[in-house]
Amino acid sequence: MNILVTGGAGYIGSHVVRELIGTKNNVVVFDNLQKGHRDAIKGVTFVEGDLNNKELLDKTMKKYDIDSVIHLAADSLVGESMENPSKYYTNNVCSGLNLLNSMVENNVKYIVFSSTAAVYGEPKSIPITEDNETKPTNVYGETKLMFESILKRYDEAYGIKYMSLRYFNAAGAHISGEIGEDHNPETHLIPIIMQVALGQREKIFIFGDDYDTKDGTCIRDYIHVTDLANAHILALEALESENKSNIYNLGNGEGFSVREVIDMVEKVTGKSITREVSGRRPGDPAVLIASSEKIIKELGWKPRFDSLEKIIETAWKWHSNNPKGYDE
Ligand SMILES: NC(=O)c1ccc[n+]([C@@H]2O[C@H](COP(=O)([O-])OP(=O)(O)OC[C@H]3O[C@@H](n4cnc5c(N)ncnc54)[C@H](O)[C@@H]3O)[C@@H](O)[C@H]2O)c1
Ligand SMILES: O=c1ccn([C@@H]2O[C@H](COP(=O)(O)OP(=O)(O)O[C@H]3O[C@H](CO)[C@@H](O)[C@H](O)[C@H]3O)[C@@H](O)[C@H]2O)c(=O)[nH]1
Repeated sequence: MNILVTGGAGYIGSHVVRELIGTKNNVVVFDNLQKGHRDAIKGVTFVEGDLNNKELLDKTMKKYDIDSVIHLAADSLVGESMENPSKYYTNNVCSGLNLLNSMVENNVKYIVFSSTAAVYGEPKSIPITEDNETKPTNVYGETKLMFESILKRYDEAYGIKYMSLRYFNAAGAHISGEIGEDHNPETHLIPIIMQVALGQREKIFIFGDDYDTKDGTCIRDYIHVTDLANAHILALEALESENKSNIYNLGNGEGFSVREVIDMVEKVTGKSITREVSGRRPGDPAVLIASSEKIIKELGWKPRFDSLEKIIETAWKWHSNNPKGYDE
């Protein structure tokens, strides 16, 4: 199979590409490098381009005779989406539509889509199953839910089969320490705490300690990026063998508060982490914990990094070996 990976030079995408390289598939990465890194996908066929460039998308589909797409390219920051919704509707919905239209026109039948726990909003019950109500509390989650609706209609009308993977919080780095998370500016919790551990930041701000949780800080379900990547391969295989669309959650099924994550980084790194409570970040739900039973049962997905400690150990290996990230 010839697989196009949009956003393949980004954090999760580069880990997906790493896992795909070990399969019999040919991989082509399509990325505009707004956040991605060429060094994260060394030796991989690469097209530098933006999803808003339909002509280039069409050309790429034809040139590489693409059979399936893994679509990770998006803007994905909860806070930013509340301040600049236009950026999110434009990139995550309009530019994404170019990709789907190019698939239709070039007879590409399968897509694995990076959706998110943010489609649920404040969940009605925990752990969250796929049939939980979807009522996003932020623009980012709303754009992902809109794209899921579009996928459903494109399946009905054009026969494009999709797997929508609703990731919870991706974390950690490849076990080799060769690729990892590198965003500039960094906004994600674990890499920011790592920057404090490395002496690059003075302290971590805790966004709110007045939530209705055990210690007042937000609770999230952290899933290792390689476990996440492997789920894409299972999803692709299922699409090809069963020709049926589906939606799956991906998390570890355990929630950790912001304070617990900071404490775990202290334990793993042996460094003391200065923290200060600041105000809530708009759009943040209090608790997000996944039930991943459906993908475990139906696709045989098995997470290897099933504890926060193991996940943070891999993150520390990457950040301590690459304190400046890819340093491009
Ligand atoms: N990180 C998480 O915890 C998390 C959780 C749930 C869902 N997701 C989703 O997973 C996907 C990947 O997330 P990530 O954390 O790796 O983000 P990332 O920013 O590291 O990767 C996204 C990649 O897409 C590229 N890109 C963005 N817009 C593009 C465009 N218009 N054309 C071409 N390339 C473009 C960027 O350059 C980047 O390389 C996103 O769709 C995100 O919404 C992430
Ligand atoms: O400096 C910081 C950064 C974050 N947080 C908190 O830490 C938690 C995790 O935040 P972050 O790492 O920014 O991730 P989320 O906002 O939970 O979003 C991630 O996880 C979502 C799925 O749950 C994905 O959809 C998003 O793309 C991805 O960025 C949240 O409660 C934040 O409020 C802080 O307290 N201080």
